[in-house]
Formats: sequence, C-alpha cells, structure tokens
Amino acid sequence: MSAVLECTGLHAGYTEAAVVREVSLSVNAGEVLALLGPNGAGKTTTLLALSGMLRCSKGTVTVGGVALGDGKSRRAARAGIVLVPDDRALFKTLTVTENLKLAAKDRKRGDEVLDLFPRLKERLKVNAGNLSGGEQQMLAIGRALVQNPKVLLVDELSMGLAPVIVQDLLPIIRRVADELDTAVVLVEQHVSLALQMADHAVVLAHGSEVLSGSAQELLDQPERIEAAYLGGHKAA
Ligand SMILES: Nc1ncnc2c1ncn2[C@@H]1O[C@H](COP(=O)(O)OP(=O)(O)OP(=O)(O)O)[C@@H](O)[C@H]1O
Repeated sequence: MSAVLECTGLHAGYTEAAVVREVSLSVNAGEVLALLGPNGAGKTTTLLALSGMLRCSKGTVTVGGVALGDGKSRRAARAGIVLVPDDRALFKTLTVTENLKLAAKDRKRGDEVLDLFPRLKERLKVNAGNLSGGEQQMLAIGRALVQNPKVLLVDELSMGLAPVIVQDLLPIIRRVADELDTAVVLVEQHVSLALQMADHAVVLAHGSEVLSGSAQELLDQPERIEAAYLGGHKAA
C-alpha cells in the first residue's frame, strides 16, 4: 500500500533557524499516526509545515505521490490536507449548522459527518461558543471532515478537556480512519490513550524524531517512550 501522506527530511521553523529538523513520516489511507513528544518538541510546527502554513526550508511533502511545493496552504488544502488547529478555529457566534455549512463542500457530506457525532446532531441550533469543550472539539473535527480530507491533521485533541472526554473523542478519530478511509495525524498529550487507538507513532524531542514504531510495539515498551520524553536523544 502506498502512503497518502509522505514527508521526508522536513526542516521548518518560524525564522531562518529550523525548529524541526529531518522529520520523516508516512501515513496510509485508513491509518492513524500519533505524533508525540514533550512540550516544545515541534509537533505543532510539524503540522503547520505539513499543512503548508509554514515554510519548509528542506525536505518534501507529498499527498498521493504529488509533491506540494513549499509553504502553500492553498495547494495543501486542494491536495486534501485539512488541519484542526489547537484553538479549534470555530465561529463562536454562529450555530453548529452554520459552522458546518461554511466549511462544507456538499450537504450530503455534512449529513454523513453528523452521523459520527450524535451529540452535535442534538445541538445544531446552539451557538458554537455555548457548546462544552468536548462538543467544540467535535465541531472542529466535523468542520474539517465536511471538507472531505484525504489527510486529517489534528493538533492537541485533548487541549483543555478532561481525560474522560478525550476517551470519548479518540474512538471517533479511529472511526474517521476506518469508515472514511482518511489518513490521520494526531497530536495528543495522553500518550497511552493515543497509542491504544493509533496504528503507528513518531516521537519528537527538540525538533527531531527520537523514536518511531507501531503503536502496539511502543505500548509494550513504555520505557522507550519514557526515555524519549525524558532524554530527547535517539532511543535505541
Ligand atoms: N510562532 C512562533 N514563533 C517562534 N517560535 C515558535 C513559534 N511557535 C512555536 N515556536 C517554538 O518552536 C518550538 C516548537 O514549538 P511547537 O509548538 O511546535 O512544539 P509542540 O511540540 O507542539 O509543543 P506543545 O506540546 O507545547 O504545543 C518551541 O521552542 C517554540 O517555542
């Protein structure tokens, strides 16, 4: 199976100096890759570079085998990469329906997406700003899904949410991969919850990859994850 998203030797940052260096990852359709690492490791920066919002000073990003070129968010969006940012980027004074409509490519897709979020279906007329944190995150993911992404990038799924809410959201991400055949890259602070749901994981520290493998392999070897988080050097 060839990867939908492939990034090789990516260097990116906010100034001349690269914040992430030599990051490589690939995700197939229907797979979830957990992008892990301590605060400041470069996870958000990597997602911003993949979605074309930040310049890549080196490396390549391809979607379906087609190279995206450098720092072009429109081209990335046309190729099917959609980012759910950590601030969720909702229109807080608009209702759930209006938020979805503004993002949707077609109405049928909106209905399909709502099937994943029965809770949102009950809150269609509520303003986004009046939703709970978990519902807001569902809406942010819903807004991304109505754009029919080939690749869904989710930054800090659990930002500001209780672990019990995260436990409800993670299976939805799994269903997005399984049922919509989307390739997902998920940044998540709850490492073991993320690994229980993901297929593969990459751990970053100080802007570089220090560990990668199948999610099961890493779940079975928590000491390697701990070393990667604490040491930040290439874990054996
Ligand atoms: N807008 C910015 N301008 C300059 N430097 C930035 C900017 N945003 C992040 N950085 C720096 O880039 C590095 C990586 O940050 P990034 O947000 O990618 O890490 P992260 O792994 O997502 O961390 P966290 O889990 O805390 O969100 C950090 O040193 C951070 O201070």
